[in-house]
Amino acid sequence: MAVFTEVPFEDAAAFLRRLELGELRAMAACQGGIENTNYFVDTDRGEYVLTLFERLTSEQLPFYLHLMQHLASRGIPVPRPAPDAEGRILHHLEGKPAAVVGRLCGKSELAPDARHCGAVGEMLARMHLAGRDYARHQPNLRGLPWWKETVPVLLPYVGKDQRMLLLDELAFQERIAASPDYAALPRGPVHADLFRDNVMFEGGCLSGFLDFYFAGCDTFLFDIGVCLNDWCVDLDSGRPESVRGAAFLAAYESVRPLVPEERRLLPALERAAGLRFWVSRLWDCYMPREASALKAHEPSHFERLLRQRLSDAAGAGIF
Ligand SMILES: Nc1ncnc2c1ncn2[C@@H]1O[C@H](COP(=O)(O)OP(=O)(O)O)[C@@H](O)[C@H]1O
Ligand SMILES: N[C@@H](CCOP(=O)(O)O)C(=O)O
Repeated sequence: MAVFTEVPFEDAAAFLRRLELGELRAMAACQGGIENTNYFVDTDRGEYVLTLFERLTSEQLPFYLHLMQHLASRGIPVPRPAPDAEGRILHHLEGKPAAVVGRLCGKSELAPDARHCGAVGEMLARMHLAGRDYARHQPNLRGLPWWKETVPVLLPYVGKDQRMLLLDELAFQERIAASPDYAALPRGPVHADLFRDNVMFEGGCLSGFLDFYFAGCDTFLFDIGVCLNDWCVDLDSGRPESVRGAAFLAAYESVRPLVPEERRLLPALERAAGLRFWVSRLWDCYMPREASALKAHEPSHFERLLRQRLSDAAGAGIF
């Protein structure tokens, strides 16, 4: 679990009362998560998640919270933020920006099969379509500009082979981002972190997407790359699992078929998604923050995955 900011029971109780969510009965730190302070809070009115935002600012947060509200109102199963009497959904607690959202039922599926991957693909496409008329705009804050800023900070900490891979891949992604195919990619609000631990299943059915705090406006193909890299690979080797990958893509395309530019750039955007999480994991590893109990994610997994994607591309004669 990650608790960066301890919230006393009485403070949480008063806060929930102010939001008219009832009397606090129980409160427990959420397991998992590395970005924010999260507590499960149960009241006599329902079950909620209280989040204190540790990195994101009050200027950035309305984009995520209103996106969740927008998607929930269009039938996408995402946590709905609780408003105060004036309708505000961004609050403050213990000096930090805070929100309370509904608790989704179910649990994450950490060993997914093709059916789980199909369910995620289909719902991801529905979410992309539902987000198209979302009026707010914020870039993916973990996109190319962040990689360009962060890679040089990491170079002194890593070995020679890793330095070369980081720099080569960054240069490759800059060329891709400047290409006409990239300019033609469909885009809109994307989740950008839809890993196995951010999707809930109940009774074998998908019950929700959570953790929208890396969302941003980007190409839909980047979101697809993030999912393929996590849901449809063998986590030990980083090797793609073709049955799961095909199930994910077929289900996605049953809702929103890919355009030709997306088909051409899929391998490049899988690499982009691999680079993004390799960089952020290295960054978390070498520039850690205080937390009462923090489980850092393993960076070498994404180095392995990226090398695997490169050797697949070389074998297939692409890029
Ligand atoms: N709305 C929610 N409903 C149910 N479980 C949740 C909800 N929000 C968070 N969780 C649980 O807490 C864990 C950590 O939350 P997460 O948002 O991933 O944290 P972080 O933003 O710090 O990475 C999730 O994996 C999930 O098990
Ligand atoms: N999914 C990312 C890190 C973000 O953590 P999350 O718990 O919010 O998904 C990774 O695996 O590196």
